[in-house]
Amino acid sequence: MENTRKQYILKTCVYPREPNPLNELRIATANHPMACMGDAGQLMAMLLKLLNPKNAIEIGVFTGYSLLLTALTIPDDGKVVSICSAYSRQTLGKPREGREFRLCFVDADKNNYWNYHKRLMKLIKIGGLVIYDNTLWGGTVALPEGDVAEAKREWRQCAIEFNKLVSADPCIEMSQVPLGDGITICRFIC
Ligand SMILES: C[S@@+](CC[C@H](N)C(=O)[O-])C[C@H]1O[C@@H](n2cnc3c(N)ncnc32)[C@H](O)[C@@H]1O
Repeated sequence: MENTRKQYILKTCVYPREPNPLNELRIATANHPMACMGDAGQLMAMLLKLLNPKNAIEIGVFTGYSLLLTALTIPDDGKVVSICSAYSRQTLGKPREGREFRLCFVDADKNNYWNYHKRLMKLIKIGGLVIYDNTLWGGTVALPEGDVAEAKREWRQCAIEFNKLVSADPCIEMSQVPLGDGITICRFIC
């Protein structure tokens, strides 16, 4: 039922409105298990339009779908800093000139989401958003561990711990949305 509903949304409202470059990229990478956002991407594009950020960050690039979506959506003179793999901790750990970004999309190593969150607190402007992908981890966060395939347990546990910590963070407003693999939208208020 859930998958049928998701396919209905994708076919009716998401894919017909997808910009051509994103459509081509999604089709070219469709068979990869880490590929693309679809319905969550459409929501992210709308949030980007509302926020109109001059500076955005993305952690975890892979096919570049979400990066391309961000680049196509922010103002023409906007800038996206993308960070992939081994460089992320060094780059985010370097002192920067304060809270210069209005949006970050995090879709990288799930065991570091809370570390990213703490560092992003120093980089994202008050009122800015951080969107974390995969926070439902295929719905497994809501299942007893025994019902979850061995291969999914470690990052399920990371998602569960991150969800608890972020939910208790008084510096953000948040909404966890069951689109895609679950996205958590955080708005920094302090
Ligand atoms: C799920 S994919 C990202 C998908 C991407 N958002 C897209 O639209 O195609 C996860 C990516 O995170 C990267 N990654 C893994 N560990 C990372 C780290 N420590 N820092 C930054 N990127 C990392 C992986 O190399 C991979 O490219």
